[in-house]
Amino acid sequence: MELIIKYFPDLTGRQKEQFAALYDLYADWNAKINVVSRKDFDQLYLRHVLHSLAIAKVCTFGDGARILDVGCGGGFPSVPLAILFPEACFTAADSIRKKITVVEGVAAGLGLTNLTPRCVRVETLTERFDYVVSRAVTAMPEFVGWIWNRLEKGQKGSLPNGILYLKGGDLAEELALTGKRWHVYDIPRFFGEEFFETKKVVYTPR
Ligand SMILES: C[S@@+](CC[C@H](N)C(=O)[O-])C[C@H]1O[C@@H](n2cnc3c(N)ncnc32)[C@H](O)[C@@H]1O
Repeated sequence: MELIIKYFPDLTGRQKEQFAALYDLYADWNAKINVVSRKDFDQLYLRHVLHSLAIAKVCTFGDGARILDVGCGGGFPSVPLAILFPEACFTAADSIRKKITVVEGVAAGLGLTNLTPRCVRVETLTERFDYVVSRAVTAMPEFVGWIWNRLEKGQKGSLPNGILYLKGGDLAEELALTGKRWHVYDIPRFFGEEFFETKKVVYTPR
């Protein structure tokens, strides 16, 4: 929790309470339905919450911006981002019902009214979004194919509408196969080397 305050010193009292409440909520839900690996659960704030919030160091989301989290699993990156941007509207989509049950439980426990969990395969969505965020779902060419036509052109945040994806490792070749131009941001720039050494946020505008 101190890590979140260190890198996001302007949190409101409510946001601090919500971030603090995350740990027990995930601990309770994870005991019933395993969505966060038990071996790194004690690193929840570092590996999941702060990692998700790297997206906020690249792009801030404006009031009313519609953001889709593709393959949210237990709610990463959308749950931490929805706490940080209470005026933006998040849809957390996953095709596995039990994962969405956890996101529903955590969102209700936090009083997170700007996040809508949906059990759906994202390829079947028909509405449009201003941004897509995601982590660890599939290879980039396939990912872009799933959601490119769901993105609205325009600008509803500090960067033009587009995709923000959390990636690890060497990705130049994989990104080139998408046929899009990507901006790559090293996460250690924001949070130092610890754990994040090879991790990046990749962004392409619509
Ligand atoms: C490795 S998990 C990552 C979960 C979360 N993003 C995280 O980083 O903790 C990948 C998730 O993507 C979901 N997923 C894969 N393909 C999907 C699709 N076509 N539509 C919706 N969800 C999908 C899976 O059910 C799984 O929960």
